[in-house]
Amino acid sequence: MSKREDYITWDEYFIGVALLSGKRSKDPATQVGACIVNPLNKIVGTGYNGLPIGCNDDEFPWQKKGDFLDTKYPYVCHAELNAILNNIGIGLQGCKIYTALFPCNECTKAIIQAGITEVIYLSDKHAAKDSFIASRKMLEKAGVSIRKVKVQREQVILSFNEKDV
Ligand SMILES: O=c1[nH]c(=O)n([C@H]2C[C@H](O)[C@@H](COP(=O)(O)O)O2)cc1CO
Ligand SMILES: [Zn+2]
Repeated sequence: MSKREDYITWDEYFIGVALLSGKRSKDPATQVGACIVNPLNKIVGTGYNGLPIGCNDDEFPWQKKGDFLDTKYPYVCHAELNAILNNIGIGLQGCKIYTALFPCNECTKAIIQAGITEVIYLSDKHAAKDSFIASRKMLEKAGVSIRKVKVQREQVILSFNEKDV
């Protein structure tokens, strides 16, 4: 018997882990996930957008509009920053980060300072906004490679039905 041919690629695997991590997010509008991978293709950190430890998901606001302090923006920790902070306790020099959304300027600073050398994203839908223009500028100056993830399929379906295993 010959080997299976429709197995997922490394890119599909790691962006898949990023997207699965995003499913943990409590943000009703936007769920973002990120996955950090070392040069040996081992996962060394994952994260999703959420409140800092100790800040109750039910007490803090999730709205986008209103007074700044009544919105989610001052409180939410972005997926990419969480993935960096949640790493398995190693230096991240030379690692790559897979992220559902192209990183904002704040996460970009953390990515660069952590020594991550490649950003692989699924969506760049905010590319025209200042924050993301700043991100690209910093990543390019810092020599961090940027590319859109390469996928060979539209979706991967997971079943939790034991009969499907
Ligand atoms: O890279 C990102 N990583 C990340 O975790 N986020 C989070 C912060 C917010 O919870 C949400 C974006 O808010 P909004 O729904 O206004 O688009 O996604 C947002 C970005 C922006 O690209
Ligand atoms: Zn960010």
